[in-house]
Amino acid sequence: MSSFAPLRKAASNFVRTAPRSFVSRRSTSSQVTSSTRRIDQRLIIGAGVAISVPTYLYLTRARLDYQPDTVPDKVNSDIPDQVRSTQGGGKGQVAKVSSKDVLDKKDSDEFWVVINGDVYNVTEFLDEHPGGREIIESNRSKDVSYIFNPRHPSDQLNAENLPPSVKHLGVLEISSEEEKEELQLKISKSELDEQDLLQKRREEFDEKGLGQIINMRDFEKHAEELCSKVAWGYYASAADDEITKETNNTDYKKIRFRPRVLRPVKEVDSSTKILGYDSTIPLWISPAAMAKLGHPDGEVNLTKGAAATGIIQCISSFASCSVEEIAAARTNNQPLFFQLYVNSKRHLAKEVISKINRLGFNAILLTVDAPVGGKRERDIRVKGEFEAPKSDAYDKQGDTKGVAEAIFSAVDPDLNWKDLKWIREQTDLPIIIKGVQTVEDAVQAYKYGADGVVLSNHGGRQLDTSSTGISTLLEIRKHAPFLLRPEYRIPHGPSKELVQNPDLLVPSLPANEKPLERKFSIFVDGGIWRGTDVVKALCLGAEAVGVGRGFLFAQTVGGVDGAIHAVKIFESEIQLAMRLLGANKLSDLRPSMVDVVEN
Ligand SMILES: Cc1cc2nc3c(=O)[nH]c(=O)nc-3n(C[C@H](O)[C@H](O)[C@H](O)COP(=O)(O)O)c2cc1C
Repeated sequence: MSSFAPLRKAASNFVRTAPRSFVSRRSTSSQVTSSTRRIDQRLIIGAGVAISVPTYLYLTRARLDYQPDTVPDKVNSDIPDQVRSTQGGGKGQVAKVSSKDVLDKKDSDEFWVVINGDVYNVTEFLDEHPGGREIIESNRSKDVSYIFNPRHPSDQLNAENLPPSVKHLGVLEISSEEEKEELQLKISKSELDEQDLLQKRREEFDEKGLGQIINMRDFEKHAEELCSKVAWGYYASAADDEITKETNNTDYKKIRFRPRVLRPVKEVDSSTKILGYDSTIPLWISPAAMAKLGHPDGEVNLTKGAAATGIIQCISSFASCSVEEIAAARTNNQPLFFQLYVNSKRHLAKEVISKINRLGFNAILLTVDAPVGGKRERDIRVKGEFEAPKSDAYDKQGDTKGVAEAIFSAVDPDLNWKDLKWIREQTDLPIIIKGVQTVEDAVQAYKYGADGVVLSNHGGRQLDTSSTGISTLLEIRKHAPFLLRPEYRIPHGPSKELVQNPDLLVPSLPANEKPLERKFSIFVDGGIWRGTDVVKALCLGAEAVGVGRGFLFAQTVGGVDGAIHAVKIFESEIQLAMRLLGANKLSDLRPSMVDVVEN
């Protein structure tokens, strides 16, 4: 059944007005009621902003189909002062701003833009815009909803989230067809063609639905076909020659199972606790920015998918949905982790952490492998005027930069181990250091009081040819096994004890091994595409693993249903691997069940 099937009927309402590629992609959560025009805008997502491509077509298919419900007879071209100072998207006392006024500003000192039917003066915001001032300058006096919506939380323009430097002037009132057309962004022919193609592929995909996806690589394949080049460039890219990205997965192939046979395996349980929170499988959704580039509902798809399947999602500091939207979408007691980048301006970092505390997040993953952004060439090649989402975690000065540069420009490149103390003072939540790539830094994390580490290289997006999460786990096993839980400190491969007593599945706990003084969790991410990868990491001592791209692709292809389908795939593969290995529960998994093949 198509994941979008229930939405088809609703979507058909938009066929005439929505851009072609996303017509059938109605949000699973949206109501087709009062906010029809806004929903229409939300469908416009994922395509690149190839405005600089020479062959222009005016986009006439309803990018601007959001005229206010009641259009007054008279155009108010004189915007009163009190309206100019109005902040936020609240429409209680709505002022009208004529399209003529917006267009006239093109030749003035002021920079005005239209977003989803509202007019904003962004003159004072230009230098604060995280994606740089250029993108605003080059689209002044235009309706920029098409660029804005896929890259910003949908509550970004609410009064409480609007930066003081952005002035909400009122609701756009279009005076004539000519002015309406003049406000529209020019979209390149190649982009419109891409939208047509995506629409066609979407319809073909929906014919068969999610049933055609039987493993996580199927999601990857279909996501590439169903999302724009810009989205794909951002999601798939990795640093330099993408060697680490590739090795992230191939390193799992060097680990071979040592299955035990003739064990009763009818019953199998893949559930666990991660940092004390229940999870149906030992796997979380790794934090990944910009989920809305792939699907209009973005990270919220994953929140709902995680709730429906009982797994944990970690939210990126650069998520395209706001933490408030995500917190509002969570079910009662649904655990959520937050991934933190620390802003060089500590007062901003402090605000973010206190919001995370206030919203009831359950753990913080402090990402440390990205003091600066890696060189991601696929992304650079296709991005056009791509910009980073607004986030409290950073505020950037300067001109338009690449995605990585824009995103990382406010991450403190001087953050160091001593700063952990400061972060600890801001929160009682567990702090997990994400992006540890050596045994030395794993030891350091323990020494400096972290509650655990994610052995990760950021999906190969940072330092190319750096080691993989799973190989760092092997390093820890060799050089600092005391960091592992005692039962995982034994060597992998055949165990002397089991050879002597083959009736046993699991070796006994070594008598002289003591747990660490305080709990320290080791997680791994990068290149996990199969249940077998998960089981291998657990056999070697990881408590759980993270999956980044897999879930971005799943929500791109199928929204909430895609996320649920992905968890089901992992669950069945993990349980199958456990059964074939002779293990009924995760705590049965041991280093003796795998061996590592050198070369
Ligand atoms: C498109 C994309 C965006 C990402 N954004 C973030 C981020 O904002 N913060 C972070 O700590 N890691 C981020 N990551 C890294 C993931 O959290 C995770 O470490 C990585 O994706 C795991 O590798 P995998 O994609 O092979 O599963 C991102 C990864 C991707 C692919």
